[in-house]
Amino acid sequence: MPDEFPRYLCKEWDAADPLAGLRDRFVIADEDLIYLDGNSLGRLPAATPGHLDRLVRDGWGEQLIRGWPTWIEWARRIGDRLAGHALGARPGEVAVSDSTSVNLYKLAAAALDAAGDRRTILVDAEDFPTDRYVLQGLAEARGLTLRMLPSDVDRGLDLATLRTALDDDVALVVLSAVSYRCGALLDMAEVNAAARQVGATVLWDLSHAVGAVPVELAATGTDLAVGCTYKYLNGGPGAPAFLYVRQELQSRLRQPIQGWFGQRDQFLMGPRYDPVPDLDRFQVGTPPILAMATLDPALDVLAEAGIDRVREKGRRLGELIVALADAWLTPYGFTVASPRDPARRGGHVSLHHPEALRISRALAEQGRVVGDYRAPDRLRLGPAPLYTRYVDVWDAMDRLRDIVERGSWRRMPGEASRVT
Ligand SMILES: Cc1ncc(COP(=O)(O)O)c(C=O)c1O
Ligand SMILES: Nc1c(O)cccc1C(=O)C[C@H](N)C(=O)O
Repeated sequence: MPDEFPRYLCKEWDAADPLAGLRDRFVIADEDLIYLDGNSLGRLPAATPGHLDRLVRDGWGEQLIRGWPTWIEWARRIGDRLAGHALGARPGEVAVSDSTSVNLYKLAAAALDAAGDRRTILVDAEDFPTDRYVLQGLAEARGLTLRMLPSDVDRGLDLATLRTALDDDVALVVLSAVSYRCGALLDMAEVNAAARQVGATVLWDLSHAVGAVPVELAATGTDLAVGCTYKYLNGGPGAPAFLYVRQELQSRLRQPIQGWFGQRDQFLMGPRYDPVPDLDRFQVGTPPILAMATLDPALDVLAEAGIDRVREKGRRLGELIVALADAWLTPYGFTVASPRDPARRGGHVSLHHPEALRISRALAEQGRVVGDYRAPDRLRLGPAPLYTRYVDVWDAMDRLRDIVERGSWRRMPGEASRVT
């Protein structure tokens, strides 16, 4: 990338971008607002309101209970779509259900039950809080050891650290394929192989990977995974999560929440829990059909784009952020707090600055750029390739440069708020 970055270059890249036309498939309510938070909550696909309206009126309104024979298949049907378009998994291996936290609990507990007398759980010490909290609870309840693997906040977990920690007492390893904070992308095949050598199971959190990078669950030999659908998959706030269980393991794993949606002959209402031998045993109760329905129009856009093209554009958007940060922001105390090698980074880039909280507030209020502040001192930028233009990244970085040049962030409050 050249030393100087004229804006027109980004305009040229946008003109040649094979995904450029897909921006119109999203609601852009405010053209002046630059949204770089697609890795926290994706934008609204333009087809979603109509789709939901039809479901509410024709489905719920007219069909009433007669809709259930169709809806009851959706956890699996939409799971299969997700498996095919974004996860490299086989039909029957992915279901949409519950939240990521709940799915993580279900699959972690199932894996621990199957792990015999192994007593150690490994987790990245810098992993997303819910993952660490769920595992803390499981470890305490079962008298197991939870080992927090030291990890570089800016570079992610070093595989050598994991390898050193792996031994024949390890039951379960929980890792994020893309770190929520710095965006480090792990080599899933390598991790799976290393864990398999000592007989440990790996449970992946794919929340920041799915829809941003091609995830190949079958090809990487993955056993278990969970993830969100409201980030790069654009399912909307609180859209249900997904879970993946490799087909060969499904009948052997027992999930801890014995709900009737996992039950064989569910509507016979039998006296005792007797789970089906397939993926459905990992379902619990009535799925949130309205919230799940958003995934159909959202996946239509992703399918049209193709995950490889999304990844390629995401890689270039990330490189642009890094290059502009180096060129424009270094003099003002910023450093890149993500892996520099694009092959080792997912879809977002973090920047370190001691005043990141006040700067991110100024960026939103004065610059009209929505990114994320992540405690204690990171500004996280997640340019979702389906609707973010190269010129958006250029403009966002330009507005950020202006704010730090003028020092106008000093007017912003520095205390934390409830949601940041
Ligand atoms: C890695 C990761 N896991 C889990 C979650 C959230 O899980 P839940 O949808 O259960 O709140 C997030 C984001 O909120 C996340 O970034
Ligand atoms: N799930 C969220 C929420 O309910 C409120 C605010 C933010 C979120 C997020 O998704 C945060 C996101 N997972 C992160 O990586 O920071």
